[in-house]
Amino acid sequence: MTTSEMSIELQGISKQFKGTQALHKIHAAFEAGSIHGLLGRNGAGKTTLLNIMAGYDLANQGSVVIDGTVLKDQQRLIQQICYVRETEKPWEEYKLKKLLTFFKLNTPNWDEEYAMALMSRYQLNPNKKYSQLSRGMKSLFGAIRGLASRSPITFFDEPVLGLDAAMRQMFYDDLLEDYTKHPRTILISTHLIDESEQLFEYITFIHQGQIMLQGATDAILQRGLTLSGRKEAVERAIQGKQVLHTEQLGGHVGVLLWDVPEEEQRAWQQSGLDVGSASLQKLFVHLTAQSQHAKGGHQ
Ligand SMILES: Nc1ncnc2c1ncn2[C@@H]1O[C@H](COP(=O)(O)OP(=O)(O)OP(=O)(O)O)[C@@H](O)[C@H]1O
Repeated sequence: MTTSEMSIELQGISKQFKGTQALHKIHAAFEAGSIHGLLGRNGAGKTTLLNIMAGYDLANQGSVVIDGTVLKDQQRLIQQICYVRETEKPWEEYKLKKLLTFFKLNTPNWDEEYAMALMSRYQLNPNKKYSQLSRGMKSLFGAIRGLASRSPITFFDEPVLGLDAAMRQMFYDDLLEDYTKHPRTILISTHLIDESEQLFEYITFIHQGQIMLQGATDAILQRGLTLSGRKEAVERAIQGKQVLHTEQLGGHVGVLLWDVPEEEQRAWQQSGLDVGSASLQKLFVHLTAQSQHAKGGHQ
């Protein structure tokens, strides 16, 4: 591990707002030098968690531990974190060039040349005020700050809001290229699960203020599968299995399953049933829906 990579551990983080338990005893670990996805539905607690992890807000209980040191009040550690939020109210009245100068003066690893290259690549006018930017332009400006900061820890909260498909892809490409050259710990919260599946080495699903699932993306994808075929045969096969979702079309049925041993999957294939892989998006949607019905979790 290099000094530009830092691990993060969450030890029993809880946060209450008046009448709302936003986070409930969150335990999670984010490996150093990896890109992590933080996925959750609206109101799941992603922004609240990122605010606490970045030192912008305090938890009511629990600790954020960075490379073995509790974050609280540790200015030295907080400076290692770049937190890119959806929008920044305090920036509204400043021109982008002024903000870039501010970042340069206050960010230890700031790469000025790279920041300027991204400004022209994303066609942002440095003489414009932040308040004059469109939703998508604000996201791009945030992306520039997050990338050019080269901070050992970088959090992006919904970094592609308002970006069209081509611009989103440009951001993902730039992020991957820069991360490959300058490995660091990156955590991204997003709703766009399927298209960022390629980006994340690890995924954390947060649901109703709790961690529902955390692990390597490949390992999570391997736990889900689809099975389809004639109704009677599928129904016989899935007895006792964890079924996340069922779709019926005439005499055929397609199901989404979780945690089926490989030998059973092979036996199903040999008997003529169709076994396929499940997308992260589908798994996410149906795991959260199921967890809503039967609170418990899938860790
Ligand atoms: N300042 C606050 N005061 C009161 N409740 C809050 C505050 N901030 C967040 N909450 C509540 O905490 C819960 C989690 O909100 P949070 O913004 O963290 O979710 P999120 O996963 O980021 O949602 P989204 O994807 O919609 O942005 C929600 O119920 C929200 O209403």
